[in-house]
Amino acid sequence: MTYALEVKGLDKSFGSASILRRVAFSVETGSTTAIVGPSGCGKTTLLRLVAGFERPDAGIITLGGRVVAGKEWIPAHRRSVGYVAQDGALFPHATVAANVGFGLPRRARTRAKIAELLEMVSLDSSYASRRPDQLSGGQQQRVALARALAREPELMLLDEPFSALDAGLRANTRRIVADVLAKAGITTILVTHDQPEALSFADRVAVMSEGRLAQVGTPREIYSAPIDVPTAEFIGDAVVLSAHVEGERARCALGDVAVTANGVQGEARVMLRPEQIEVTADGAGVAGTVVDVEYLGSEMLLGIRLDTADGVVSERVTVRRFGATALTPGERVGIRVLGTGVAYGR
Ligand SMILES: Nc1ncnc2c1ncn2[C@@H]1O[C@H](COP(=O)(O)OP(=O)(O)OP(=O)(O)O)[C@@H](O)[C@H]1O
Repeated sequence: MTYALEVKGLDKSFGSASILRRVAFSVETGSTTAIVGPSGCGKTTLLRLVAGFERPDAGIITLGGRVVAGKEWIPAHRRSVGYVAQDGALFPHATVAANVGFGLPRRARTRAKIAELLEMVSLDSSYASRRPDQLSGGQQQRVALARALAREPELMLLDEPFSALDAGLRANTRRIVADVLAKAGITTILVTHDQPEALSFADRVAVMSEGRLAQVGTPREIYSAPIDVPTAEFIGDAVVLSAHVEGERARCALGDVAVTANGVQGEARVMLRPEQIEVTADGAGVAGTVVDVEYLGSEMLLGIRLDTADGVVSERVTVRRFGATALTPGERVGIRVLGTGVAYGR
């Protein structure tokens, strides 16, 4: 297995504040990894250590088999790493051509090369003479990417590059960027606090929490088998119920539910995603009352208070419902569980 990046035992503090603690992970060559976590958990710090803008207090960073931090220290300009920041950080008074050309050796700064780089990020070469403030936010981010691509990096680091863009532009720019990087075969790490963005952009997702990596896995693993309840709740909507687990079954307010127990038995909690809970057409299943309805256009989020069954506490669950007829608070419904939940200790 060849790794574009290997990080081991990485520690970083600023003053007395410990920001990263024993961070370790590997990134396969040619892959796309998203690092996701709440604001302030240390994502940007990790990226800046990999880029070489900061030195770690302890630990080893290896890029393409070469140690760049540890026994050796290789500064940012001698690492084959591209970096695109949240605001693009373009030079405001320079033209697009000058901004992109900054990433090229002087003799390679030809009009043809700049046009080729702009074309890679789906920008017409006629933009070359504009200044950044004459471009939209999405276009500015694509120029920043072109500038980073000019250096032909082995590893591209994207630090929330889409977060300043509005929803439509954001999805479109994300698709263009993902496409460019995949075509160029560049190993990419994206930092984001947007969970759907992490799940859709990357083939591996690393969830960060308070300076540690809580879990690294495929988007599907992270969503359907999160390591603990906080990770489950961070990465998507989660319904978490008290349960009693025996074998691979959990008895909870939603009845007898199949679970992945992971060795958890007895008093426990069970986690389901809202789309695993279905309102039945004929009222069959566990009975409950709709308590609130959040209308979101193509879907509705229903809050349902379940009837109390013997020995089971009454609980409220959130159910996602697509394009079906509206339900209103007070209506009685039957609900059932689809698929398998995940059990966690108390
Ligand atoms: N140069 C610095 N000096 C002192 N503290 C810093 C420095 N850089 C970052 N920090 C602190 O480290 C913590 C982690 O910051 P970091 O930017 O890595 O988080 P993040 O997960 O990227 O957050 P966000 O999603 O909000 O960008 C924050 O509390 C921040 O204030």
